[in-house]
Amino acid sequence: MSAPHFVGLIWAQTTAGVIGDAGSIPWHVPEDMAHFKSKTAEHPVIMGRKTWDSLPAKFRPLPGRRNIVVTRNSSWTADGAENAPSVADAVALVGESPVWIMGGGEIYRSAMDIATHLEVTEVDLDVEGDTKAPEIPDGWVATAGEWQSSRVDGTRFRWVEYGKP
Ligand SMILES: Nc1nc(N)c2c(n1)CN(C(=O)COc1ccccc1N1CCC(C(=O)O)CC1)C2
Repeated sequence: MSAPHFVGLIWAQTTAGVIGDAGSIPWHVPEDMAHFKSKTAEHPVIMGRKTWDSLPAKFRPLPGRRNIVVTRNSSWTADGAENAPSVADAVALVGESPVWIMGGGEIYRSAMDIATHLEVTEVDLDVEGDTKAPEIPDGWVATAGEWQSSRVDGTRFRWVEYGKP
């Protein structure tokens, strides 16, 4: 199997870089969930065990996608999910491209070196959180979309895509 040449990290963050608090996402922007779903649809998703646990049970596994959960607990199992001991092992399980890495914080940091694409939703909110987006190293080039307003409560958000030239 060839290694996937498109390894995308996908996350939503506040402008200050908060991605989560106490195991969940402290906002509700349905347009972002739709964005996440459309970007990842039909492709394998890799996530950490805490992110798996953070998904409401009715959404586990994420439908229509191969779900690979990174956990050091080799006896961990869940219906509809495969497990791997590291991000590298999870990516090695996947021969195709793209593969989407969907968190959480620790997983993003360990995947940054092999990522080829960052798909970031910036939500214009100033909320506290215990989990932060990974630092984006030098060399990545951002392309920011226009600010949009959520139909739910007007919260502003935008897509920011990062590539490596
Ligand atoms: N930009 C970006 N990156 C990320 N990594 C993520 C997002 N946004 C949004 N996320 C979540 O809210 C995590 O998921 C959920 C959490 C609570 C309720 C439903 C969900 N699900 C949303 C996706 C649905 C699907 O895709 O089928 C299944 C239900 C992860």
